[in-house]
Amino acid sequence: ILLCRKRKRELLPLPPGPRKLPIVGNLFDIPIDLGWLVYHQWSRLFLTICVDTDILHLDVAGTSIIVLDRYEAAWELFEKRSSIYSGRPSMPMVTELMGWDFNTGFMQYGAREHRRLLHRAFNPGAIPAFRPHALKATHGLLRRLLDDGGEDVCPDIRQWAGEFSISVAYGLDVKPKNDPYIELAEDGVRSLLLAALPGKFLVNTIPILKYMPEWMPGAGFKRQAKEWRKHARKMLDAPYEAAKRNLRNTGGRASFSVLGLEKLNLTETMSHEEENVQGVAGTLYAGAYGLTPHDHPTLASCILLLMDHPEVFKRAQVEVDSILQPGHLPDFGDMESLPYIMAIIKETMRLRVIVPLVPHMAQAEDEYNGYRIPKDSIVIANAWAMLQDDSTYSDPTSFNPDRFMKDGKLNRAVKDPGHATWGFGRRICPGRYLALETLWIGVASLVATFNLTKAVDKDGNIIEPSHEYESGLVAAPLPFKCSFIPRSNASVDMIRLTSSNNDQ
Ligand code: HEM
Repeated sequence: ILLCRKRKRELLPLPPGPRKLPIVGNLFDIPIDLGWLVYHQWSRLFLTICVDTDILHLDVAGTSIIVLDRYEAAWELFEKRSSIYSGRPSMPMVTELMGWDFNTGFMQYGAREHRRLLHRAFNPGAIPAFRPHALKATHGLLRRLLDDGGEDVCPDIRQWAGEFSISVAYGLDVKPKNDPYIELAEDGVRSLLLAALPGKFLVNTIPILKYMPEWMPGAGFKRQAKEWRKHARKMLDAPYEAAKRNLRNTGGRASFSVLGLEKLNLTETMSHEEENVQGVAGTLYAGAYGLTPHDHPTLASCILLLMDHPEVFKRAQVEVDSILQPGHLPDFGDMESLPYIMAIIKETMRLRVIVPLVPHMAQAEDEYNGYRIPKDSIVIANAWAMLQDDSTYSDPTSFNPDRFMKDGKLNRAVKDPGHATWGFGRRICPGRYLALETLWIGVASLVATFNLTKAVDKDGNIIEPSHEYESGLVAAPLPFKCSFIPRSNASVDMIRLTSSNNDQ
């Protein structure tokens, strides 16, 4: 009976998709830029031709790719059938050749031990332990903006994100400028993002190429991977060794590594448990998609949107002023009373989703709505399309934080963009509670202390931001200029005071 069922499933048609060439299939159709837009347009096209489907099929030189355009399909496959759809597409260039197999995000669903460690550290009950790290990094950001006016805001945000990740992962401090740990992470993540770019390295599509000897013509990717592997190794070892030293010498500051290592019996050779702690810390350090060469994308996008919508920024200031006592900066205790700030973050994450395409892998043959999903297919949820769906969000292309508000509170009846921004099923982002809190304190503190406008050049002309985004694994805005001017002398004093508070 099982065999008959299997045969029957294998006889089912594949989902519709663009016409395939012999052998290479859709290799030349795969979009390098703005893939989410192209996939969405294809899905709509096929939806008009084959009214009964919301999924697409592509074939890239023998690798089957399924794209899910609507949340219902993602829910059915990634959530309800998560035992099949929790794998990750294999990227031999990244994991095997460059040594990124320590990273939770690239592991097959054997990442269970990593997920357990992550859940223990970052569940809603545990994250208050990391609030001092977020406050310290945010106050550092305010001081930098005070000093440089925010004209080049992107490096400032990068520092904020880097400082926070390193502090959470290892309890280490970083230098205000040219910090070696941040530079290490940048080198590592820059090569990673290039290597993982769909279509960039053929070995990710045709894994057997990984066995090519290095000296062979066309094996330049192997020499490149060997070079990039050194970045990954340094990134993994240098801060971890420093955190371990601190733990031995002084007990170390509360951090993921310290919490993990305290429970272990440390020996000369690294145990499997310790390798897991080091791997997860390395994953956090790489910023779990956050620390990109173009800064922490959600905060950068938020500033860009607020600059274009001064009325939203003003309204946020009115809310903050109505709650905060004079002479006080926002603290986590104010989060409940400042829902509009959270609405701004939710709307930013909806409109400028930073992981627009979320790839999982089908670990068994399956069927969906009468179509066959072959084993080992890369199944991509188009989160961008789900967050732009006008049956869920009216006027979806406009920036309107008010859509999440009702009677001065967050409106729980509106679908939270978190249904797609954090991914799906068993692979859902384990850092989502921490990320949301950290973004909240970042935005609330900026709004409370600064006015934000577009930058002007030396002739007084407004510098319009390009609004261009880099499109890789992460959609991050390209660097832009703006102007942060302190709201008052009292704001300046409060910001300066944070320095001495943090030093205590
Ligand atoms: C605005 C900030 C963030 C966004 C939008 C975001 C989004 C995502 C998304 C879409 C995924 C893939 C989920 C899937 O495959 O279904 C993911 C995975 C992951 N995220 Fe985040 N994330 C953010 C911040 C963080 C932070 C702060 C941490 C760490 C504390 C973190 C840790 C991770 C890890 C470890 C994974 C891999 C999980 C796995 O593969 O099992 N993320 N994140």
